[in-house]
Amino acid sequence: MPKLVVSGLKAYYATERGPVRAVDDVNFSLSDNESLGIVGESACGKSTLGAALMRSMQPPGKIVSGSIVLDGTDVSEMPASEFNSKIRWKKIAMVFQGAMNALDPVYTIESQLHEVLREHRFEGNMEEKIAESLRQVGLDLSVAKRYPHELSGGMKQRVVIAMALLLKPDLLIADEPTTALDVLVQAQIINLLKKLHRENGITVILITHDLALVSQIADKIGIMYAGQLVEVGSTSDIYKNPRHPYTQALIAAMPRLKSNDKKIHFVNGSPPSLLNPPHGCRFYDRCPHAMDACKKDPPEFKTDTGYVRCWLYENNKRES
Ligand SMILES: Nc1ncnc2c1ncn2[C@@H]1O[C@H](COP(=O)(O)OP(=O)(O)OP(=O)(O)O)[C@@H](O)[C@H]1O
Repeated sequence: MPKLVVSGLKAYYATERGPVRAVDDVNFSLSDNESLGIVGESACGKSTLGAALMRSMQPPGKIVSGSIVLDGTDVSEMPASEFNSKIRWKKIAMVFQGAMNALDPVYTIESQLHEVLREHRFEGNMEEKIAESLRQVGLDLSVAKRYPHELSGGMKQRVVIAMALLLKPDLLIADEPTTALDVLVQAQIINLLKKLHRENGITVILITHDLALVSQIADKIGIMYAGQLVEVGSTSDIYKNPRHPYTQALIAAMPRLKSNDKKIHFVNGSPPSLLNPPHGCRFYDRCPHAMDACKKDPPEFKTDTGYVRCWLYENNKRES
């Protein structure tokens, strides 16, 4: 049984000018031992997708339709009280974007971790639990007695990861966990996520705009564009054989240290507004292969390891 199956997920923000379709028909599945990277440009809906999976969208945002099946149960339909007591933090946890800057400056790390445990009516030994979580993220126990301003960025990021792991979730969503950290510390945080995935068996969903970063940890990649996953596949398949013209452009835009091709490739233009996205393929205006068929919404066509949402692959079988 897959760990997570997301089908037809739509999550919109109601605004005076109409709904902002930030997540608009997203489909993917993950098995127990897989990690997934969600990659895309700013404002394509990555954080909204993460928050929707955690059912943590703030008004005016909400899940409009679709299902989120975790270990065989549709948690999108579950009453909020049941989701809070059984799923949130206990099965799915999230390190929100910028969470390390939201640590409370007036409390020690220990008391902030305590607070999380108290809030969730943790019944075991709190000191032991806190020590275990700090160890799990590679922090010295002395960190418990310190205040956030006494810690480096990398240490703060480890603290918020420890916080997310306190109640032993088996799915961890990390939203841009390395932004604002220097390159060396970024690598350490990615290694930590890799260790949590490989050694502790935690399913990791990493949300980032950085395709190069994701390749270091993810077994599977979902390329997000204007509220939709336009291509999903194994990391090696996406790198070796990117099919969607947007994926191809993203890969071409990655700096290549060893290549003789020193030209920088850009994806020209900008994504459509999510307020009133155009009918048909959302990449139409920027696509070098745009053709008449693209004026119709492309379905998901099967590939070796996933799917691609592009009419160029019309001869592939459709995802059912
Ligand atoms: N509270 C809100 N009300 C209205 N629109 C919103 C709200 N929050 C986000 N949006 C819109 O939803 C879309 C998706 O935003 P989201 O933050 O999910 O994108 P993202 O890919 O995570 O971007 P970034 O990488 O910059 O964080 C954007 O168009 C954004 O303006």
